[in-house]
Amino acid sequence: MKNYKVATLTIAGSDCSGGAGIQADLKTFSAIGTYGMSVITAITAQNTQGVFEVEELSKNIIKKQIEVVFDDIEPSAVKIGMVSSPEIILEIANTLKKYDPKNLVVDPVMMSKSGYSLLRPEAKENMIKYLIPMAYIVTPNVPEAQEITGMKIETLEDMKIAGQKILEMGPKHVLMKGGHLKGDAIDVLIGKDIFEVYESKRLDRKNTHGTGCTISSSIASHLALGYGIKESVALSKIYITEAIKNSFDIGHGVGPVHHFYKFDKLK
Ligand SMILES: Nc1ncnc2c1ncn2[C@@H]1O[C@H](COP(=O)(O)OP(=O)(O)O)[C@@H](O)[C@H]1O
Ligand SMILES: Cc1ncc(COP(=O)(O)O)c(N)n1
Repeated sequence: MKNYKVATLTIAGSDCSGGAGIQADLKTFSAIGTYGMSVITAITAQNTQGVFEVEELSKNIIKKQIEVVFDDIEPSAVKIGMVSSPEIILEIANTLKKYDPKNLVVDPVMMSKSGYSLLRPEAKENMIKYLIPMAYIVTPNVPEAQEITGMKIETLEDMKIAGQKILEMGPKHVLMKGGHLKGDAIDVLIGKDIFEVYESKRLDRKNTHGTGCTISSSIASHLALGYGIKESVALSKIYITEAIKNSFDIGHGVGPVHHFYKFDKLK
């Protein structure tokens, strides 16, 4: 059900190697079939091997980008990724509030796969105070959920408890992603009267650069296209699984997932 007239917006950092951040988000929006727009919060110098440098953009240019997008093209879903500093988070929250954005997906990005911190430690508080409560859905991985809740997460049961704790912080839904735990790749969706488990076999692939960015952008695209929350997550779980299965063995480190694998199949 592609509809390139349905607009989606990502507010995130740039990854010059194209596997994560803004670049992954725009590829995903296009692959799922929505019209993608981007507000850049920071520029990272990174590749498959690591993050080497980060420059945050000013609060003013971030605010202005959001305003000119919303004043002209109202997005049907907004995804937030890397937001790095307390000031940037506050500016984004205050600016978005004016527009009451539909289908806000907050991916609380904290660390790159290579172990580089993309969120300053002092910014965690504002993420919890301002961004998480505004979200239609929050999509933490296990280390992020541990940081947000302060609890250790080792089992599926822990994921459920942590998910419930995050739900109590105010978002409408929480998708706890279990890719960092041992065993199969199990994600849990929690909401008021919603409890769904999405399970897939763990794929033995090293190239998982951008998985978090990709699944959250896929959820945003599906919500924008009018799918319900359970279906949006179910379809996105299939999408990310196939994107990992068909990931690219390029670069010398953790390579990117294949956002357009579906198009290969059409050839
Ligand atoms: N090796 C894997 N095989 C299959 N699915 C995976 C694998 N690693 C991660 N996933 C899935 O990819 C998505 C993102 O996972 P996760 O690694 O938990 O988050 P992040 O990319 O934010 O660190 C989730 O749906 C997770 O279940
Ligand atoms: C700019 C930017 N944003 C986010 C990530 C996280 O990527 P991943 O999806 O691999 O956790 C990243 N590496 N770079």
